[in-house]
Amino acid sequence: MTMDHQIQPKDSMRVPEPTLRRLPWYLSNVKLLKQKGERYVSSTQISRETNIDASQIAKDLSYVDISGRTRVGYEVDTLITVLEQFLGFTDIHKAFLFGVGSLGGALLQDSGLKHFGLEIVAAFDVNPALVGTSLNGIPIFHSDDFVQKMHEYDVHIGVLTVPIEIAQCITDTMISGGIKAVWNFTPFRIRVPENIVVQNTSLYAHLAVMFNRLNFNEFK
Ligand SMILES: NC(=O)c1ccc[n+]([C@@H]2O[C@H](COP(=O)([O-])OP(=O)(O)OC[C@H]3O[C@@H](n4cnc5c(N)ncnc54)[C@H](O)[C@@H]3O)[C@@H](O)[C@H]2O)c1
Repeated sequence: MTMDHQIQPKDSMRVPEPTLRRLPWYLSNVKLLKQKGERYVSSTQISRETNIDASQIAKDLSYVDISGRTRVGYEVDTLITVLEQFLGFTDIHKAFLFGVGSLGGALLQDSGLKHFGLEIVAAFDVNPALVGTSLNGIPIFHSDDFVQKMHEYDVHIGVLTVPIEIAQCITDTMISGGIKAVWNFTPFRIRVPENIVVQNTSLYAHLAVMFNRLNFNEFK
């Protein structure tokens, strides 16, 4: 079996989003088990670490073309390699970031993104104090230079961390310049053509869940 074959989704199935969200959890936990010296890992073991049902884990892993041995489980090194390739974490996806404020600046300084396959190669802002400088080695250009920079860099992803009022306008600019996927951190529900991928991400949505559960536990 070639490596290329291993990373193909079985039968070209479209992988459900919840599965795609859980697979990185399994990956992190399998890496942890490797650090502890494990050579094989079963769905039951991953289940213990992640608190996710073992049958759900087996089902999720069935989208990834890897087979385990009865009773022994999956070979840890192979599972890590196959999961990383399947999730696209081994390829580097280059991105531009718009809006180097408190959130955008933090993302530019996050070395973790690269481990998950995302490399922000340049950023754009309109603040004269930022334009022409760099952060964590990443150059910051004026937003007006975006189209020109699209010709210089091979980029398909745009990270959106601008004020909410201009979220749509910047999105339109990005798409007309050739961006194919937008990682949207603004709370604005941006509208895009059908062929453009949008991923909305909010730290605050998770906070609300935590507060709600905390209150629930306090009054139990
Ligand atoms: N998803 C989340 O969890 C989360 C967390 C924090 C903030 N946010 C959102 O992210 C966005 C940024 O928040 P922040 O706190 O970093 O704001 P901020 O005010 O610190 O930063 C915004 C930056 O955008 C720049 N900007 C303004 N016009 C621009 C343009 N035309 N082109 C490029 N850059 C431009 C500003 O100069 C500034 O540097 C907001 O929409 C906010 O609601 C989301």
